[in-house]
Amino acid sequence: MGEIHIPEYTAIRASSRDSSLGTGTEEISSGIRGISLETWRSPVPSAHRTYNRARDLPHLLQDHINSLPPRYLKSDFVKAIFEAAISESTNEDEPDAPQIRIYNPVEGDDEVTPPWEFHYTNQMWHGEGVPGPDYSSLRSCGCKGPCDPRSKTCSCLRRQEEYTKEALNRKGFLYDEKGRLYPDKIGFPIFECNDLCGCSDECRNRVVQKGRTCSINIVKTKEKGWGVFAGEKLIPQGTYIGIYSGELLSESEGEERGLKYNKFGRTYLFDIDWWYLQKPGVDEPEIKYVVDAYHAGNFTRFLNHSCEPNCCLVPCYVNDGDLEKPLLAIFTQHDVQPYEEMCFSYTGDTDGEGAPAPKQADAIYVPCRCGAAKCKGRMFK
Ligand SMILES: C[S@@+](CC[C@H](N)C(=O)[O-])C[C@H]1O[C@@H](n2cnc3c(N)ncnc32)[C@H](O)[C@@H]1O
Repeated sequence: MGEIHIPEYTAIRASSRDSSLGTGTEEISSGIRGISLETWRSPVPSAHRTYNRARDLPHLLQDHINSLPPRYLKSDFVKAIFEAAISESTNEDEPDAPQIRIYNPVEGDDEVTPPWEFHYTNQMWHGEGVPGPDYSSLRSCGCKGPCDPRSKTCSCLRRQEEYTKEALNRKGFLYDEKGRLYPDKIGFPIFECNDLCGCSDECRNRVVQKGRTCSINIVKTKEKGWGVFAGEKLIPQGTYIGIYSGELLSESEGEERGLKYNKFGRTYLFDIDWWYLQKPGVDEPEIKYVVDAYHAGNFTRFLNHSCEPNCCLVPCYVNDGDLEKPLLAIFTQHDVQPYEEMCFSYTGDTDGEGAPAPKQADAIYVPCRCGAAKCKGRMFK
């Protein structure tokens, strides 16, 4: 008898029924008369069976474009390919998102696209030693229809309130009825309903997982390289714009890459060191994972630093129960005017006042060109 391949998360059950009677279930012949093997789907959704590994990152398109003669690299044709590659790699995870366009209005600068040095993706790609999503510890609710923000039984709401109720003395989810983050709830981790929950897609606690809905463009700036700008419409305060996607690396790998990136003057590393992940009484933040958007990422890798930012990063959990691996979700923290540049603070200082600058010994500083009235004059990169 040949070997029976058991697919991940598909259980196999032996039964003594005569398979010729038919059971209505999917059956695999065991090769033994009177014994059938029935397969059934585990409650774990198929999206979780596999996850992206950094070592599998696609690179053929970038390699091909980079091998073209320089006149092509500066052509509108290559720009159209860049925009199409963005749409193609993201149309499944942000189906309601307007197309991203690329513009370079800087006089005398003939670069038509950002460098083709990365794979465009809205997903996380796990590096060596970084485990895939942990759904065994994922908590989910059994609500029917959309979750009620005043529910006494919704376990997702209870989970959310473990982090916010005491600090804010206010109950409910972090999103309002339009799916916007309440301004006084910025800085708290978001626990969205997930694929194992009973609630419907219309549940107000599902925002990040539905992807971007607002219009943004990637635009070259005079002094800061490429940046992210709002499209033709105002983007209201609290709007989700995207996750800071890329490779999810161990701290040691992130550290090693940081040393290299510092030498060529641009870095796309982001430490996952949120306050609620720290042990009480420990001064130096403990970092387990780092996100690197250099080789893989989306438009958020072009968000520049501002000392008076209009966007902020918020940790968000959807389909991974591991607290150490939140998604880095980016929201507007003020209304963003049409065609205004969108920025966040690289020091985590969300209001332009409070958060401490990184220690001199740890960071490399460059002159800041954010142009804000309260600009500190230098930024760490
Ligand atoms: C994450 S990248 C942002 C995208 C970048 N502008 C690009 O063209 O790829 C960070 C780099 O952008 C530049 N940058 C970002 N904010 C800046 C600012 N306020 N002033 C000067 N340079 C800035 C620095 O070179 C920094 O290392």
